[in-house]
Amino acid sequence: MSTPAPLLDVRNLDAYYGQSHVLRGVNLHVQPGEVVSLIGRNGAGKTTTLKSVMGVLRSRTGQIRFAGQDITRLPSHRVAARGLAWVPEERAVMSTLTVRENLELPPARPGGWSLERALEAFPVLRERGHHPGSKLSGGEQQMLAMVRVLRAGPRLLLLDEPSEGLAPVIVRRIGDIIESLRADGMAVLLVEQNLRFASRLADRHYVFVDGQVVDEVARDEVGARHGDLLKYLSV
Ligand SMILES: Nc1ncnc2c1ncn2[C@@H]1O[C@H](COP(=O)(O)OP(=O)(O)OP(=O)(O)O)[C@@H](O)[C@H]1O
Repeated sequence: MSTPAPLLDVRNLDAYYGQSHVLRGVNLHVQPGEVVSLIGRNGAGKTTTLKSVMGVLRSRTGQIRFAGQDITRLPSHRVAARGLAWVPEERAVMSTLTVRENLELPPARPGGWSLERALEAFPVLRERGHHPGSKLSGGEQQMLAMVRVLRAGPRLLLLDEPSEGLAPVIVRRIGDIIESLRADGMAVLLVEQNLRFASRLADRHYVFVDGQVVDEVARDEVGARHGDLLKYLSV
């Protein structure tokens, strides 16, 4: 059986902040329905990769293809319209708006989550409906930020450190949500420093060191390569 064409295909990606050359020749791909993680130490270039894919960082060279189309030169709103969604590390919840207003603000697109589906999947958001975004816990903010972008019906979800700063029980809940999205056929590209969380979820891991992908580890190799992975992440 032949491998299906990648949903996301990143080739020879270099990225810059002004004069600073941050990504060097990054190659990676995500298959339809696959969960892939980017792991590595602080500053290794993982967030920059997500920003480059999303078209938020435009100072870059190489090629980014999504569902067979070249999206390298598209501005971020047109990248989003093709079916990519990004939840940044800071979670981008509108702090002065209520949970309900945060959910209603992005209109649901065809194939996206309705308000009802969102509130059914995340009962805590229904309970907190009238609370301002600023009063939510970190886990509630992460759930709200994820649901906001799911309203647009993305085919690929880019998540930047979704487990960061959350209690273990909430981290497990976020993991369950990602698994249910995968079961629905969504692909996920995940930046993580929490190896236990990433290895529970991801089908493959790309290891970043100094702006380059230096290793790729499949789910069934994680056990045997655990020591290497810890070394890549240790400071
Ligand atoms: N806005 C910016 N301007 C200049 N340099 C930046 C900017 N954002 C990130 N960098 C630098 O780019 C490099 C890669 O950063 P990036 O945020 O992609 O790393 P990361 O692997 O996601 O780590 P982290 O977990 O710390 O976010 C780092 O050296 C960082 O200092």
